[in-house]
Amino acid sequence: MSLRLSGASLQHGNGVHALRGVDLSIDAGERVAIIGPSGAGKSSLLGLLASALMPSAGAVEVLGQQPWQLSARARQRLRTRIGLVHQAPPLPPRQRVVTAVLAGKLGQWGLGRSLLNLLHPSDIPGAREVLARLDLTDKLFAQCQQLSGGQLQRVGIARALYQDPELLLADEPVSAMDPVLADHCLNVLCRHAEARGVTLVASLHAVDLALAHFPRIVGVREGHIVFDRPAAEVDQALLDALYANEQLVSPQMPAVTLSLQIPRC
Ligand SMILES: Nc1ncnc2c1ncn2[C@@H]1O[C@H](COP(=O)(O)OP(=O)(O)OP(=O)(O)O)[C@@H](O)[C@H]1O
Repeated sequence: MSLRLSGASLQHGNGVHALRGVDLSIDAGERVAIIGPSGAGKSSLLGLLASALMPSAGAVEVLGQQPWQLSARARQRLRTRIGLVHQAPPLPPRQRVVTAVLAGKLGQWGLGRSLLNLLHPSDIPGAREVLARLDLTDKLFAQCQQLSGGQLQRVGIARALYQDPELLLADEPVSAMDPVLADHCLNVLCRHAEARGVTLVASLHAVDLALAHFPRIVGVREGHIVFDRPAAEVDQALLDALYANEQLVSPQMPAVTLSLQIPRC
């Protein structure tokens, strides 16, 4: 078992209950998409799986360990085995793309090599190879602040691929990309996960991409898992119920009153 949540709840600092009693098991090597409306709790769920957020109730097991039973140091070691892909990668604006990609291995390198890498990128061919998979080699020496949102997302993916983790967690990894690029990048992530037996969990707003790339779909709404099905079994009725929004009222067509002027003869 790669990941397990048992009755996991999460209450944020402001008192908001983002997740309520979630049960979820994901085997090693599975590829799972998390879908659901805005504010449903998808990022919070990924935060629990990443051992970044502590559950307010229930248990979390990640890569065979219970992160919140570990010492801070051991938990940090566990995190180095997890690759995170952010919707907006938190990269220093002036950092070069090559350095940002190679930083994926900082958790695995010693302090000396890490510091040296900041001054002289130690594995330029390695960074070029992962960027080539995402059609971004021309930006190898560009500064992160010179990139578009979609290009930055590709740097974030390249960094996670270079890290070569046992578990990949991606929060809206292709939201800033055009449809063709988004499809390509998800394909790269999924092929990487498949080839290496890596567990991949991604949250996605684009339901078509989720269904096309992921064998298992988890629907989240108001902090609960409302369905957990093979992609082939996710139908329109399930999606309509998942995304139903009672707060948004469709604009009513104005009633047309016809006044006929019939000439008198
Ligand atoms: N750091 C935080 N502090 C306080 N409340 C938060 C925090 N992060 C999220 N929330 C709240 O928790 C709930 C779930 O948020 P979350 O970001 O997990 O949803 P989401 O499904 O990822 O949404 P989206 O699709 O819009 O990114 C929301 O009500 C949100 O306002």
